[in-house]
Amino acid sequence: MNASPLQPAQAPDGVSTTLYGGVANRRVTVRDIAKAKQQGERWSMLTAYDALTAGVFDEAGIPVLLVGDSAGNCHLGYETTVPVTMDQMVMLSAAVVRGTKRALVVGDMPFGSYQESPAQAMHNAARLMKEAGVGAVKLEGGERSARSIELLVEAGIPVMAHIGLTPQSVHALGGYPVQGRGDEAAHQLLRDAKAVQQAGAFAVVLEAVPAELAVQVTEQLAIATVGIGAGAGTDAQVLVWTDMAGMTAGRVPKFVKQYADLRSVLGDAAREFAAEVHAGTFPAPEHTFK
Ligand SMILES: Nc1nc(=O)c2c([nH]1)NC[C@@H]1CN(c3ccc(C(=O)N[C@@H](CCC(=O)O)C(=O)O)cc3)CN21
Ligand SMILES: CC(C)C(=O)C(=O)O
Ligand SMILES: [Mg+2]
Repeated sequence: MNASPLQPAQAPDGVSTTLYGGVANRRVTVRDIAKAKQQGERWSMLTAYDALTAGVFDEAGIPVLLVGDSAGNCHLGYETTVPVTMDQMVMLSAAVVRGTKRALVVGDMPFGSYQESPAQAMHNAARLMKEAGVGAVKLEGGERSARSIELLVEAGIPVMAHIGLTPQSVHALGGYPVQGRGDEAAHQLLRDAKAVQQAGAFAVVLEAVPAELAVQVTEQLAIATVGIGAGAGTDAQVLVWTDMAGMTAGRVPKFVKQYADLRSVLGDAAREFAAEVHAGTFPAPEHTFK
């Protein structure tokens, strides 16, 4: 039997917990996220860039949806996330909010929208809340972003931090190398994690770091860790939806598991449509007005 709309995914053991089944008729909040950490409940996050797919994930019970700036390469056709603008993020985030009823929607702050100053971060985070209706924002950087995180949190804006591999720094990093390897880099990652927690972040993404280090960070923090390429020991996991559903064109990172092959399903549908039009077999009488 298919899950019906608004029937959230159940935990594999069928137990109704904070984020699986426990939040049925309202949006997930950052308080629910905090409770899940206390109770040791693991949770999932997917990216979404439009109302249609966001609605599918909402009905499937994904408790947190990230309008990632990965929209740049996964949705808008750019090479990287660097060219993505605030106006684009506001438009995509508003669509995801409109398409969902239960998920906490997190809006990613794009490159250049917060690095200048805490005041710039505040201005643009407020735009995502006021114009798009997101429940939280995300920005990249540990110690270097702590002052901005603090200002946003003081103003009542829930903040998800993002440390380890920060893709907006792709040109400085010379690609997407794993972060936190070696003693010095591992200590810096721990300092970054503690800095964003101290600044008031409600969760922190750990991207492309050794699994053992991600476990250390997760054990030492009171806030949730959300791993991507960080092993199985984090409190939550996030994947880019086009990667996990087999829609991404070209290479996907090693940490991706492909749960579906939508690219071939959709391509087959398009090819069949084109062939039937060419053959004159579509539309048939049942698709035709008299
Ligand atoms: N489609 C997509 N999926 C993502 O997860 C993603 C994006 N795009 N764009 C923004 C960033 C970039 N990401 C990436 C992309 C590639 C690797 C990658 O292939 N890294 C090397 C590391 C090797 C090493 O240092 O040992 C790898 O081979 O996995 C990692 C993260 C994650 N984010
Ligand atoms: C991969 C996640 C963490 C992200 O920042 C994005 O999709 O933009
Ligand atoms: Mg991002």
